[in-house]
Amino acid sequence: MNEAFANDVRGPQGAVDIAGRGTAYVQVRGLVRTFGSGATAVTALHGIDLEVWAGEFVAVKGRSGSGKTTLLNILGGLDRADGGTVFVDGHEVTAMSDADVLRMRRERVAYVFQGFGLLPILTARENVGVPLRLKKVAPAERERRVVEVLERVGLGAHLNQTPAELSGGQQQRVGLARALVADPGLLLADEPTGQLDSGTAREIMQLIAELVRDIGMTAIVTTHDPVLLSVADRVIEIADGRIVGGFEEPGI
Ligand SMILES: Nc1ncnc2c1ncn2[C@@H]1O[C@H](COP(=O)(O)OP(=O)(O)OP(=O)(O)O)[C@@H](O)[C@H]1O
Repeated sequence: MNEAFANDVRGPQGAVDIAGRGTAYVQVRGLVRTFGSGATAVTALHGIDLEVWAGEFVAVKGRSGSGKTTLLNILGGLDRADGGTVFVDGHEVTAMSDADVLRMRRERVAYVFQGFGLLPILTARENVGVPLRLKKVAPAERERRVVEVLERVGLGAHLNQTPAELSGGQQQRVGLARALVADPGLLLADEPTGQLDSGTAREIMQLIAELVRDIGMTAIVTTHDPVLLSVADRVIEIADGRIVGGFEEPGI
């Protein structure tokens, strides 16, 4: 076990072989999240059960307000559940201290945001270097990995440009490079193509799929766009905080 997680409560349902079908990298049981209280309370998640297998690329679809972002935020430790359990790579996120959640976010989960989330005053290489700075990776090694991953997403010629000097698609490639540079086990992307035109959106989604498969990580991506769903191994549908389709993976 990673020593950063030595204090985790590891429950019986951690990263386990489930009926010989492989390892569940993400396992969710009875997940509930309610915002507010009393008459104005909104229950965004009503008891979600979900397994995502190691190496699987899952797309989550659902109408606006169905609970996609809330689910992703809890999986990635950006928000806390009100009930139920979430295990990521065998570690119970729902039982972690805030400090352990922060460490998990730095060490094994990467986020890609719809609005790219880049720091405007930093160049592409500086933006991508941020997660490695947080992990205190030595400068020479950091530079090597930053350049390698930016080349991998097709931005080898744009290392020193700031976000304002890049197109939307290029900015999302930087966002993707920043997500991948620290070698996460789990990629979470919330509407990563929501601000892109349809051609660029398709390119970015295909790039995500290609990278996820090459690297062998697990990915959960939300999207409204039916065309983009075809690149995923499995599509899960959420409606009113409940999973209504996509429980089983198609013939893997
Ligand atoms: N911080 C919050 N405070 C109050 N209600 C919230 C909060 N975050 C989400 N909600 C509510 O929870 C429900 C689910 O929202 P969520 O953002 O998860 O949906 P979504 O499927 O991601 O929508 P979209 O596709 O528009 O991003 C909605 O009814 C929303 O209004």
